Amino acid sequence: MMNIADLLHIIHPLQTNGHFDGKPGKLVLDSRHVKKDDVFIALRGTRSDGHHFISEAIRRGAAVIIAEHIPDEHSKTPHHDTDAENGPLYIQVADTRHIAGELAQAFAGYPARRLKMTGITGTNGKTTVSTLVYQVLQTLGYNTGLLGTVETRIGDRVMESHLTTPDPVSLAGTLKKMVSKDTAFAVMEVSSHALEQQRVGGIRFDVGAFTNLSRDHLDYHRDMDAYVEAKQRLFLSLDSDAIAVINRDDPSAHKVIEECQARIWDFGFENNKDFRILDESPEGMVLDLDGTIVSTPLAGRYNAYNVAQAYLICLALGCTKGSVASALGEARGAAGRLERVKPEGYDDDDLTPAVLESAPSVFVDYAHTPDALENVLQALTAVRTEGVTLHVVFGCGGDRDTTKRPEMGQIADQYADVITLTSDNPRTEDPDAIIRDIRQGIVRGDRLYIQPDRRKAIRSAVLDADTSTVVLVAGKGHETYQEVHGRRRKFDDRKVAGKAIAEWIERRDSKKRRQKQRNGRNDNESKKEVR
Ligand SMILES: CC(=O)N[C@H]1[C@@H](OP(=O)(O)OP(=O)(O)OC[C@H]2O[C@@H](n3ccc(=O)[nH]c3=O)[C@H](O)[C@@H]2O)O[C@H](CO)[C@@H](O)[C@@H]1O[C@H](C)C(=O)N[C@@H](C)C(=O)N[C@H](CCC(=O)O)C(=O)O
Ligand SMILES: Nc1ncnc2c1ncn2[C@@H]1O[C@H](COP(=O)(O)OP(=O)(O)OP(=O)(O)O)[C@@H](O)[C@H]1O
Ligand SMILES: N[C@H](CCC[C@H](N)C(=O)O)C(=O)O
Ligand SMILES: [Mg+2]
Repeated sequence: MMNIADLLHIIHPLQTNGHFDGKPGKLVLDSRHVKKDDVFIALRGTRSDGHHFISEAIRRGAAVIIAEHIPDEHSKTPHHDTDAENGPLYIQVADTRHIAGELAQAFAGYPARRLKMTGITGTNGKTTVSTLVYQVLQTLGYNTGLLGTVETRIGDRVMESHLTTPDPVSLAGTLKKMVSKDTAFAVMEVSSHALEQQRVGGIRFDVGAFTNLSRDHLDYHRDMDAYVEAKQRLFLSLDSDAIAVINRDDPSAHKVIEECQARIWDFGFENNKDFRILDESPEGMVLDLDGTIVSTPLAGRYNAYNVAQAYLICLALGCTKGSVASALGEARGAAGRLERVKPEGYDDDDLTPAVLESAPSVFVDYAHTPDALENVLQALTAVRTEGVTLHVVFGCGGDRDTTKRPEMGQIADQYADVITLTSDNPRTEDPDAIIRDIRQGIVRGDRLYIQPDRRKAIRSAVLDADTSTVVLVAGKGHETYQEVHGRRRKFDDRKVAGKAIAEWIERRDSKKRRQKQRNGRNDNESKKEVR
């Protein structure tokens, strides 16, 4: 348990005001969650400023306030209604975000020091790589924790995540639970928002990884330079005995590792040097990773990067080449990434190749950036056979980077035979206006459909398909909700598409039955005539 002396030792305050001689409770970032004797830390945010809620925190019983400036009404000492023994104690620091991570770790008993920590950053591929690493480590018998966009895993517990990288206090709490479950490794995604907001402050990563960088989140980061700098922060935080696993084929790689003290393990597939794709098909790829052969069930060139990076991360964590290569052969990666949709009501056992081939192929993927959409469409284009029609159904999220919308339109126009524009999560924006923005990037006039209702858009695309159509439903992947006009409701692309495929099969079968009946009747008629 922390006491005030420990707290002051970590913080190095500019000044303090008031006293609190008791035992501080929890560290809290949101005034609405403060309880008696808690420590409230005021953070400046994007919508509001924690400094405006200091009075509320005190009303709720905060014993210690950590802030960048002490509001006037609190700055003169006597705290009339509270005795001097009983706080609040004001602690002024230069940058509250800077110390929030360190303090959160300290309050939780420094859990990150007791785990081998891996942090993965980059625009695309974080969830895929972290899930692959998690799956390999678990297969090899190591108790592993996972934190990322889709889920948080602690021991046997699996929880849906709210953010890709949680706030420093929640993060420290999760790592503490991992330690209590005898976890050896923690694998986490580190988003650019998290790096900018110092959510991973106070954590010393053993392995840092950079997947790639492309346009996204320019609504939040000032420009691409600021976005790269946010990613760079992870590598600046690494010690000299840490390992940085870097995709050197990405043009931003050199900038990301500028001034990085860690050992650099870089890799790439360009120029077929150390890493090569030996074979690819819709069922997966065979890779040569510097002499080690890895067969992966994941398809698509970009997944060669993800698998190679997961492989190197596991080696950096101390696993052997052969064991990682064999575990990767079984690792299926994250849900909602190039996931083949099963018809509703069918079990895995029912899904014979014959059943799959006699219905349209429908994939759900989380591509919500131009680069991801281009990659996944290229992957599907590369593995399709002659005469196959590629139909993409997608939209763009509202209250997010608007510059990516026409770019995604242009990419769909280039690669897909048929396009249906629909809504992603419009959030508080007008769904039609978002679609108009995407439409700006599309020049074609035909084979373009517009249906803002995502359920209807998916159903029509599937029902219109034939067995030589590949339908890609992009943007929402694993998400189990849709946010329209500020309201969240349950929605799952895989369920909606699965239901539509079952309907497609039912329609085909009932057409066959009718045809059979008609043929039967015709046979009877002709028999009668012959008689
Ligand atoms: C833009 C952004 O990142 N916002 C996140 C951020 O909020 P903020 O710091 O801007 O908070 P704010 O609302 O301005 O409030 C400022 C401070 O006042 C405090 N406050 C506020 C109100 C009150 O009554 N009392 C009070 O004390 C707040 O607790 C906060 O400390 O910190 C909050 C707490 O951790 C997050 O919930 C919130 O995520 C919002 C919901 C969000 O949508 N974030 C997305 C954009 C995000 O972070 N995404 C990335 C992934 C992106 C990707 O790579 O794809 C992620 O890591 O998930
Ligand atoms: N290495 C990669 N390079 C480019 N695109 C990729 C790569 N890996 C995955 N993608 C594409 O990006 C999408 C998102 O992948 P993933 O969820 O692994 O990334 P992420 O970085 O975790 O994304 P987010 O920041 O939204 O959580 C995938 O559905 C796929 O379309
Ligand atoms: N972490 C990303 C996810 C985007 C997913 C997409 N479905 C959307 O809603 O835009 C974000 O919050 O920007
Ligand atoms: Mg992710």
